[in-house]
Amino acid sequence: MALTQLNNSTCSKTQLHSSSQHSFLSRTRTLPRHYHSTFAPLHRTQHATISCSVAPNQVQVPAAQTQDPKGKPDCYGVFCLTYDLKAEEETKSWKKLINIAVSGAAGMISNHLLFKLASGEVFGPDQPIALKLLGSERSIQALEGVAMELEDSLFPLLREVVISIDPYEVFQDAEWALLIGAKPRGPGVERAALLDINGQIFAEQGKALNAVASRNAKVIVVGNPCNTNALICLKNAPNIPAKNFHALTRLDENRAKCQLALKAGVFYDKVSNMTIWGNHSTTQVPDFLNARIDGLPVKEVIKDNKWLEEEFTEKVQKRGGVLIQKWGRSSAASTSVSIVDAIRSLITPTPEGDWFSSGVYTNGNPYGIAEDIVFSMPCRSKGDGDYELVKDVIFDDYLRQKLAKTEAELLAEKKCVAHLTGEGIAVCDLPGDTMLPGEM
Ligand SMILES: NC(=O)C1=CN([C@@H]2O[C@H](COP(=O)(O)OP(=O)(O)OC[C@H]3O[C@@H](n4cnc5c(N)ncnc54)[C@H](OP(=O)(O)O)[C@@H]3O)[C@@H](O)[C@H]2O)C=CC1
Ligand SMILES: O=C([O-])CC(=O)C(=O)O
Repeated sequence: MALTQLNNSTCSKTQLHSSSQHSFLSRTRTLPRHYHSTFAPLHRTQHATISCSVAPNQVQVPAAQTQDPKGKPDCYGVFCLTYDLKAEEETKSWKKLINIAVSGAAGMISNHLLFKLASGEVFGPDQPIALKLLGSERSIQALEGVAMELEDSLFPLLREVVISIDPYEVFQDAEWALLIGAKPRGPGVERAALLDINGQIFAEQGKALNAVASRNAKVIVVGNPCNTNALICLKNAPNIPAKNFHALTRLDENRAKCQLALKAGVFYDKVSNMTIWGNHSTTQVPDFLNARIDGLPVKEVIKDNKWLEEEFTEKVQKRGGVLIQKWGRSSAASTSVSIVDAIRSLITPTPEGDWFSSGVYTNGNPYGIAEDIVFSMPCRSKGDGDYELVKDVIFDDYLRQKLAKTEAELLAEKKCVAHLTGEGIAVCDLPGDTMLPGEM
């Protein structure tokens, strides 16, 4: 990119301070403008915001930053500059900028994901983006580090970066919200307690999305337990269609495809129609009855029912836990790849005859699954961000019985969070043998 300096600045701020280590860095610390939750899972006596924006065809000098009369901070570091791109002709064909909000932005998954988003590999080479990153007082320093790395990556399509600990600020006009931040389950933490702690985060974020996000925002919940967190989030965001909320089960789909390909001795692009049914937990059901290998039903290629019902199923259900044992932390790179896959599946037409899995709200589903939960099911998209459920799937007794188990688990989780979904008093009696993929 060709930089030419201008004398005036359009990067407006409230109470800007230069960082000693980072001259472009600007920061505000004020009382939060919005605080709606009664649960207060994070300490928010203040919020910190660091943000930046880039407008084409201008350059400005960082030292010339001025105060914003409205007090709305809107840029971080180099993203406060405006500049000419060498490829000015190309930028004329760029689409309108979209706002992408990411929570848990200083975490492991985000550390992979943000760079994929900014590179253009997710939304395309003609789609400029703004990244709005949500952290906490715990992570604000790390988040500055993330923003600095984004600066140093020189991504032309990355037009704005905002970092903040205020969800109302981060979700403002968000067209996509990728909700990754959640407390990991540590030793001695009851699953019911985790549902409550993380549920409070998602109730608060649902309220914030409801208040300020785009009315057609697409929300992908990654933080565990992601199905029930997604349910809590959508219940707290009645202004956004419930259909727009997803719980990430794409990683499970990818894991299942990999295992089938390995067993059949084919490359994994030969595996299609892979449904993960139900919860992102060890009760999830990787559906080998409807999946295909090279266009054929899996059972015609892998004639080993015992392997399919036992080894394959358990391997997919517990893959996350095995990885944690090896790595000492949960899947981050492959999770970020699967988030990219999940987004791309919604913004590109699904190949003829195929489908993808996503945890979505059960509202008039054709499979007889209980309504009013978030359940992973087979979806197809026209590429407009929306999806429809696939009708032509078959069931046998084995599949029905497995579906009933994961459904029962989600119904029990739902009862545990009734106080967060506006449905009364929580009663938590979870089946003892069900776990997150990372728990074994
Ligand atoms: N659905 C799926 O397929 C998968 C889901 N996951 C889940 O994704 C989530 C994020 O994973 P990953 O990025 O590896 O995790 P990290 O621990 O690296 O990051 C998680 C982030 O969550 C935030 N967080 C929010 N609330 C709390 C809290 N109370 N205590 C501690 N941290 C908190 C922290 O950021 P901050 O301080 O800024 O809030 C932290 O940076 C986890 O819930 C994990 O279980 C992981 C793999 C697959
Ligand atoms: O439990 C975790 O954090 C890890 C997880 O979801 C997975 O690997 O599928």
